[in-house]
Amino acid sequence: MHHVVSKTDKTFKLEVKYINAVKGRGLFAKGSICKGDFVVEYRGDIISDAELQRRRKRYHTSSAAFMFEFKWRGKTWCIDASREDGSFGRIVNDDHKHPNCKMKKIDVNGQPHLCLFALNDIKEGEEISYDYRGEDYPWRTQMTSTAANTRADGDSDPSLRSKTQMNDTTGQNNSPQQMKDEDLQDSDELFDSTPESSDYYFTDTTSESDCDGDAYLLPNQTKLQLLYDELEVDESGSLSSLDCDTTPPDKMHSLASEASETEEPCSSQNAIDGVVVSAYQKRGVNRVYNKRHYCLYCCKPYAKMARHLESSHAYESDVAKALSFQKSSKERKKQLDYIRKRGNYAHNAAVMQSGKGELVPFKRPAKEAQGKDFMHCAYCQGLFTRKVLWRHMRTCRLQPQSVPLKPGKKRVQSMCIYTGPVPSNMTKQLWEVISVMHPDPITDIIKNDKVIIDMCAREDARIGKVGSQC
Ligand SMILES: C[S@@+](CC[C@H](N)C(=O)[O-])C[C@H]1O[C@@H](n2cnc3c(N)ncnc32)[C@H](O)[C@@H]1O
Repeated sequence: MHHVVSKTDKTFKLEVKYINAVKGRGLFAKGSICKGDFVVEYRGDIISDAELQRRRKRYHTSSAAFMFEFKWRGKTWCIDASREDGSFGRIVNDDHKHPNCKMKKIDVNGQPHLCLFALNDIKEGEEISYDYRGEDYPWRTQMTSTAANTRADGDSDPSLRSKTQMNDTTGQNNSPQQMKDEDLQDSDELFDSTPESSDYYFTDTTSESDCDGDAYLLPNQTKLQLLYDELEVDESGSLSSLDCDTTPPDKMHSLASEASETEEPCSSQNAIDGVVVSAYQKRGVNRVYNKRHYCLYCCKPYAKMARHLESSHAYESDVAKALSFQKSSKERKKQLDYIRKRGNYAHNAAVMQSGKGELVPFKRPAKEAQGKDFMHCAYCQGLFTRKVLWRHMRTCRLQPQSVPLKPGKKRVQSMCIYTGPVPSNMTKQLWEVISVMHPDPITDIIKNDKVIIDMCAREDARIGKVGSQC
């Protein structure tokens, strides 16, 4: 229970290792785990069915692979774990034949949590797995022959890798595979994990009947395209976790009230107002290429990111994967570029929230610009001016093929708004509305006026639909 409440993982018992280019990373036992033990929580944003449908349209397959939907109290919910937040639950791979864990829904203070429990004793070094429960995941047929050769420290056999890459490409299909609800039972037999009962449960052993009666989770997409397949050009990156409509209804009111009670007037929304984006520099007529990128792992800026990643973070799974490709190869460059983009995005989100530091744009402007005129692309996470974003998104290489994009400027902005941080003083719903308003003096007044913000928060809490009221 402690780990669920404190949102931590059992780092002393578990570790993430890079397995191979097809399977990606996996979670492994660092020590022995007993049958029935809580292993790890599948953490992420909890979102409603409506929000799930919205994100499904926007997400690239690689992000959608981290969406798990389930039924709870008669409604469909989803845990969106697409954000690389360092949590372990999202790393656990599928094994439909001999899984050593099982997913269960746990009720903690009225909120559902998805947790893995050991189905049998797990030995040190064993990979943690559970049955994703779908019927036709591509790896179940494609990977059978390679599974036995998989090692946790790298690719087993390059010829196997290229074979599976070939299969992966052949079977490529960006359209989301719809999962049906037959496995998504809404179990009333949720484990009562209030503090009083949790200790009992976690020291107990899960019986077979418990397992059978509980719900399984299903990923919405069955195919994780390899990163290097997605990264055709340097406009790459992963989709971020999108922070909107993520709160189950029973929590919405209290969050809205918390927001309205905050004494800090519009701190985060104001913060971006002071942030600038530096212009590129020139020496004579020549442009100086001195842009620095932020490291995803140590958060420091570097001009030579590839060199830095190789020398300082070679054991991070994504870096290890990049380095497994030949020097100067296209794949290696793409994988490193992907890491670089995510580092810049993490840095930009922090700057936007704190109002301190400088934003790193996709391209530096000719003249210093205001941070509030920039937004992240919902697909590649590059930072673009609001004007250019519209054009960029039509050609962004990470745009899901299944969703032909014909958006106007406004629609693009509303899609991308979720990639920025939510100001601490307002609800996600209100922030969504304000952020897509035309950036003019009236909008500035609204977003900086505590009375208006409070009023909207109260309305939001009352009817749960602030968007339609504004
Ligand atoms: C929730 S993620 C699991 C973590 C993922 N391996 C990673 O490195 O981020 C689900 C994705 O992992 C991959 N995966 C899961 N189980 C697999 C398996 N048994 N064989 C091959 N790939 C698997 C699939 O690409 C799937 O879309």
